[in-house]
Amino acid sequence: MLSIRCGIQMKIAGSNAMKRNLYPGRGRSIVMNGLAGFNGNGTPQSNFRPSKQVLDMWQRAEAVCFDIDCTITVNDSLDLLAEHMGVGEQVAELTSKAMDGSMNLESSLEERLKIINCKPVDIKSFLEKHPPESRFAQGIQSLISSLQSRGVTIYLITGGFRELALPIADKLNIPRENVFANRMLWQWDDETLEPSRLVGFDMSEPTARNQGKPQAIAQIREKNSYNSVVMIGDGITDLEAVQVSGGADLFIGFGGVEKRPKVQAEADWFVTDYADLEAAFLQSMQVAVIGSGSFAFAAARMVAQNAKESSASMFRDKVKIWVRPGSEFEGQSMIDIINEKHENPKYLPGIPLPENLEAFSDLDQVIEGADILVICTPHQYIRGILKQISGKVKSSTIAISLVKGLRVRADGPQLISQLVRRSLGTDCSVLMGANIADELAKEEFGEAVIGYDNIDNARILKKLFQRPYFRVNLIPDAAGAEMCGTLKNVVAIAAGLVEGLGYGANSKAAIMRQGLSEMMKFSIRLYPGIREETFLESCGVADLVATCYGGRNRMVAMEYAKRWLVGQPESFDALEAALLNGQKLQGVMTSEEVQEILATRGWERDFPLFTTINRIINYQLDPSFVVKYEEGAQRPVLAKQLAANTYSWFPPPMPTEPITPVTQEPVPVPRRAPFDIFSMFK
Ligand SMILES: NC(=O)c1ccc[n+]([C@@H]2O[C@H](COP(=O)([O-])OP(=O)(O)OC[C@H]3O[C@@H](n4cnc5c(N)ncnc54)[C@H](O)[C@@H]3O)[C@@H](O)[C@H]2O)c1
Ligand SMILES: O=P(O)(O)OC[C@H](O)CO
Repeated sequence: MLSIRCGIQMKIAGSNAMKRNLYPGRGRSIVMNGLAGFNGNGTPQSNFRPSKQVLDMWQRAEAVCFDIDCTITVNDSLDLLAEHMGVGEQVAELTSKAMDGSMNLESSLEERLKIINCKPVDIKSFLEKHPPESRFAQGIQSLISSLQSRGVTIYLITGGFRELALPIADKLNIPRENVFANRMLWQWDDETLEPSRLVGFDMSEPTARNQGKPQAIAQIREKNSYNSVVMIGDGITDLEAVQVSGGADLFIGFGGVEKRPKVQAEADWFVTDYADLEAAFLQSMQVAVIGSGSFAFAAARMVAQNAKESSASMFRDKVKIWVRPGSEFEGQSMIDIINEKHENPKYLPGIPLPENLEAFSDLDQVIEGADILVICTPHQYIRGILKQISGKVKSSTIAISLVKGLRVRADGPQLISQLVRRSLGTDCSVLMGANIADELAKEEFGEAVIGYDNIDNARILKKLFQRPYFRVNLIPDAAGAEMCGTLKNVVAIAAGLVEGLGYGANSKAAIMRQGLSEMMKFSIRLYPGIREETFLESCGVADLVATCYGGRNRMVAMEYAKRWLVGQPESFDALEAALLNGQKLQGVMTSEEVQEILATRGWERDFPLFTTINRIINYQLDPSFVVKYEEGAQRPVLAKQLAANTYSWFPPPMPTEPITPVTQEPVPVPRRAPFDIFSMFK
C-alpha cells in the first residue's frame, strides 16, 4: 500500500494582495534601484561602485539571505540533478524561463520535477558525484564566515529543494533551520518505510511560488527583530525580495555564476566577486572609544592613526571618543579643545592628536552604529556607563576593554570583560600590557597582549591597535591577561611604599617577586583555566615592572610613605587629588576588592603581601610593614575608626585647601627610624 507524506505543514495565509504588502511599514525603507548602475548610454555596468548609502546598509546588515544559486557554481542544483538523470537540456530550458520571469515558478517547478522523476537513491548518488564543496562559488565560504564572525545571521533561500540545499547549508555552516526551500513529496513504501518515488512538491512552502522569497524574509523578520536584512541573488525571484514591503532592505545582485541583465540593471549593487563584498563589509568599521583619561587618549590616538591609514580597507576614517560632559581645561570646554586644537592639554599636553579623532559629550552619539567599542575608563565608573548603553549596542559589536580592575558582587568577583559581555551581550576581548600612557602617546616602543575568547574578533582588534612602535600579541586567555593588569596595581602600591621608605633595588625586587607570586596564585585559584605562561607576557611580568617603576600607583604610594616618615601624613585620596591632576588611582580600590574576596574565602594568610598592603592603605598598619608582610598579615589590627583616634600618623581628612604636591617625582627624604606604633600590641 502506498501513501504520500511530507515533513512540514507550514502554511502561508492570505491573498496575493496581502502577500504583496506583507508587513507594511517594515522592511525596505528607501528605493535605491539604479543608484549608480548605469553608464551614460544606459548600459548596466558590472561591479558599479555602490553609493555611500548602499555601502552603509551593507555594513550594517544583521541578516543576509543568499539565493542558493549564488553559493554554488552551477546555476541551479535542479539543473545539475537533471543532468545527472540524463534530462539536462529539457530542464535547463524550463529553469531559464522561471529565472527570466517568462514562466511562473510554480508551473516550472512542477514541470521540471515531472521530467527529472528521480528516486532518493538518485539524489544520494548525485550528491556523492557532486559534493557541495566541489561546487562552491569562489569566496562564498570566506564571506559567510566573515559575516558570521561579526554576528550576522545567514539564511539560504531557494526555489529549489531541501534535499539538495541542506548538504550545501551544512558545509557553509548555515543552520538547517535557516534554510527556506521547497520539499519534495515522496511516495512511501509502507513495507520498507522508505521513500520510493518522487510524486510532486509541497506547495505550501513560501518558496514554491512567485514572491516566495519576500515571504520567506517576512517570516524571518517576524521571528527576529533585524533592523536590516540583505538579499543576495542572481534571479528575478531574488530581486522580488526588495520589491515587496516587509521584504529585504537591500538587494545585491551577484553575477559571479550567472549574469542576468535585468538583475544587473535593477540591483542596488551588482558584484561578480565575493571578495568585493567581504572587503566592503569589513571595511569602514565604526570605532568608538569610551573614556577620556590619559590612557583612553593614548589608545584612541593609535586607533585613529590606524583608522586613517586603513580607511580604504577596514575601519571608518572618523573615530569617536566620549568626553565626560562638563570636562574643562582652564575654563575652556575639553570637547572644543580636542576637536579644534587636536590636543588633550590636560592629560597628554604637547602631543598632537589625529584630526580624525572626534570628541562628543553625548554617549549615545558615540556608540551609535559602533562596530568596535573600545572601553577605557577607571574601573569604578564602568558599571554606570555600561548601564547607560546597555541595549543600545548591536550584538555583533566587537568590544575590547582596556580597563584594569575588577568588581566584587555578593556572589563573587566579576572581571570587567565579563561585566561588558553581560551588560552589552557582545564579545569582549582585553588589551593589557606595560603601557604607561604618556610614553605610548610619545610613540616610544612598547607592546601589549590582546586576550581573547573569539579569535576572529581579536585579529580585527590587532589591526586596530598595532602600530610600528606598538607590538600586539594575541593570547587565548582573556581572564589571565585581565587579572594580571588588575593585580599589578596592588603590587605597585607595595613597590612605591618600599621606595618611599628609602629601600633600594634588592628590597623592591623582593616585593615584586612576592607580588607576582601572589598574583599568579590568586588568579589561578579564582579562575583555574588561566594559563601560567600568561604571567610571562607583556600583561604579566612586563606590566608589573613598568608600573612598579613608572606608574601612578607607585608614585602616590611612594609619596605616602615619605610623608609618613617625616611625620606629615596625607591620605591616599588627598595625594591622588594633589598628584594626579584628575587621573584615577586604581590600586587602592583594587586592594579593597581583592581583600573582600580573600576575607570571604578565608585566604588572607595565603596572601600575606596583598593582606598587608590592604591593612596599610586602611591605616591599620604603618607603611614599614610592607617589608615585613608575613608579620603584617598575622597581626591583630585595630578597626579604622579606632586607629584614627589612636595614631598620631593617621592621615587627616581630605584637606579643604589644596595641598601642594611635594613634586611629581618626590624628592628623596633622609631615612629615619619609623614610629613603632605597634609596640602596644606586644
Ligand atoms: N594611564 C595609564 O598609563 C594606563 C595604562 C594602561 C591601562 N590603564 C587603565 O585604563 C583605565 C582608564 O585609565 P585612564 O588613564 O584613561 O584614566 P585616568 O586615570 O586618566 O582617569 C581620568 C578619567 O576618569 C574619568 N572620570 C572621572 N570621574 C568620572 C566619573 N564620575 N564618571 C566617569 N568617568 C569619570 C575622566 O572623565 C577621565 O576620563 C584604568 O583602568 C587604567 O588602569 C591606564
Ligand atoms: O600608572 P598606573 O600605576 O595606573 O599604571 C599604568 C599602566 O597600567 C601601566 O601599564
